Amino acid sequence: MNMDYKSQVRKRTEKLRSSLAPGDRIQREQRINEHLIAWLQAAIAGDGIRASGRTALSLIGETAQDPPVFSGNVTGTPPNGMDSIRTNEESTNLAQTKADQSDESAARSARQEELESPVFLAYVPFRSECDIKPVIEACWETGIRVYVPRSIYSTRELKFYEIHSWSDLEEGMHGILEPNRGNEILSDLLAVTAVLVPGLAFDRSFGRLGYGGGYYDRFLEQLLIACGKAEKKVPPLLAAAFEIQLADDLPMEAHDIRLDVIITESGIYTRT
Ligand SMILES: Nc1nc2c(c(=O)[nH]1)N(C=O)[C@@H](CNc1ccc(C(=O)N[C@@H](CCC(=O)O)C(=O)O)cc1)CN2
Ligand SMILES: Nc1ncnc2c1ncn2[C@@H]1O[C@H](COP(=O)(O)OP(=O)(O)OP(=O)(O)O)[C@@H](O)[C@H]1O
Repeated sequence: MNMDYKSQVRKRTEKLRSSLAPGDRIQREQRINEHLIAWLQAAIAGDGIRASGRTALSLIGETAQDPPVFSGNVTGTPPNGMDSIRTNEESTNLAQTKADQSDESAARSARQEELESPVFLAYVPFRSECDIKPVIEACWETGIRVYVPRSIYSTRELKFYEIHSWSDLEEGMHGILEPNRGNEILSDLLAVTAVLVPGLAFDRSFGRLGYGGGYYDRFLEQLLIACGKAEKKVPPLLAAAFEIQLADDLPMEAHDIRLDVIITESGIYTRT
């Protein structure tokens, strides 16, 4: 259905996107990244993570005047031990026990922190996509866990794995950098805080056109089903794109899932 039209739009957008002059592209990317980081910061710091309603494309406008900063985790210093008179042996044992306990409780709170850390599903940009790597780095710096996809060609499915640095990647399908399989796999869809969805073109009703594998459509359907079953809110679905990727109207099919937020160099569009 509409395959010719879809592939025409794909080609046209890819061409348009790759013809941005390098200096101009860098400036636009910087603004997109600032907007995206500001959005994440606001959504994750407050309880602003909620799916938006629907209707027309509304431009919220400029955000992030200053370089955005995530609020880091604050860890308190343990209280000082109580003084009393003890034998050397006792103090050594006590010191050891304390050290064990604090190792243990540090490990426990690290695990707890990890469990409670926001989970951001992103992707590694390829071809002429907006370079969102600085957003991933900002996440690493502020305790937001980042997962990126591996494509399973035979079933056109995505599997997400956590990455901690750029060295966690290897060249995969279509020349896209993919996470190592040894890394932590995303096993709980309910743990997802927000999803950044790649795409070639987006429209006024937050429809999206991808590269045509149906990978994200399938994955998002699974996510929606999992949230539905658990009666949990669906995490916000975001896109980061250049203004030139916005179209009036794209052909949508039943399996196409609409986004909640589209972030461009001009601002943040939220479905209301
Ligand atoms: N950065 C990024 N990662 C991503 C995606 C993406 O859009 N962007 N994907 C989003 O789904 C998945 C990869 N999907 C892709 C699907 C098709 C083609 C591709 O090259 N298709 C051919 C035509 C189809 C064919 O002949 O098989 C082409 O465009 O020439 C590339 C990636 C997973 N990872
Ligand atoms: N949820 C789904 N279940 C089964 N098949 C699907 C699903 N979503 C999409 N498909 C199929 O995948 C193919 C590609 O779909 P489409 O053109 O919408 O991909 P896309 O959104 O551009 O790509 P991508 O999601 O990989 O970025 C179509 O043949 C479509 O029927």
